[in-house]
Amino acid sequence: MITANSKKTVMIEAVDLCKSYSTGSEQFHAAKNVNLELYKGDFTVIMGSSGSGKSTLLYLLSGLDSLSSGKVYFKGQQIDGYSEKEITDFRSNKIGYVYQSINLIPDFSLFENVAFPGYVAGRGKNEINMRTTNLLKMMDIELQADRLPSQVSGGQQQRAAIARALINSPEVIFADEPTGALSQEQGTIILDILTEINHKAQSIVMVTHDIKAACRADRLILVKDGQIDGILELSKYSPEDMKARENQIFLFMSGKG
Ligand SMILES: Nc1ncnc2c1ncn2[C@@H]1O[C@H](COP(=O)(O)OP(=O)(O)OP(=O)(O)O)[C@@H](O)[C@H]1O
Repeated sequence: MITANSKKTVMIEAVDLCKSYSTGSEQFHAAKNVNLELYKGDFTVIMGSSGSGKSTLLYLLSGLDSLSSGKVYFKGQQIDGYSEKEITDFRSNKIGYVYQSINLIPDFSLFENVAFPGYVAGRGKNEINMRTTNLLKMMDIELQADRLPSQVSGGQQQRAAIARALINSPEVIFADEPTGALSQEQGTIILDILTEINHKAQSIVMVTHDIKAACRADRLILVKDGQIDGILELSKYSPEDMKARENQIFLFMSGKG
């Protein structure tokens, strides 16, 4: 189950990444000198206890938040120095984001929600319609295409959010607790979708605190007090391995105390 990284292509590199907040007279360090490489095609999972800095790290690696110091490279290009326009282009074309809170536009139908970032990225109407239709089919929500988010289940909303994240064929999907607000059944459907697109070469970086969700990883990064506490390399997920993976992750985390 253990694999080597020697043949993998680095997609994102963090160098001495720091993020601090002023809390009164003190500085709180949510990310402390993080050095990390993320690889193309991986399903990377970031785990750690509440407040350990998982979301902070995700936001810094995806260019959604500013660093206090350090550098982030995306395919060798330093993104923390990007201008406003460059970072907007980067967010719109290179990455897709899926949130625990789903964040669909309430007055837009599922179709319009999925299509919208296509317009922001400057694609043509026909291409956007074709992409949106295909993604809604892939997510098995084409029958709900004309409904508002409030008229479908949480799991269907999250499937629309994944479709929206995929509309501009991003190089990497960042997902922050994407199953956190869903029932176990709906959560499993979302994890199955993420696993399926990862097996088709989509790079994914997902934050979770749930070991079952973490089993989908082929690389698990454990965060503690804003630092990397350990990295576990796994094989690609297959359902038959579930129990063995759960044990392996449990042992890895217990070993970290
Ligand atoms: N704007 C802020 N100001 C001050 N401290 C903050 C701010 N945002 C986050 N923090 C602190 O940084 C630390 C890391 O937060 P972060 O949200 O990254 O943790 P997390 O591991 O994702 O937590 P959870 O699992 O509970 O979502 C926490 O202690 C949090 O309180």
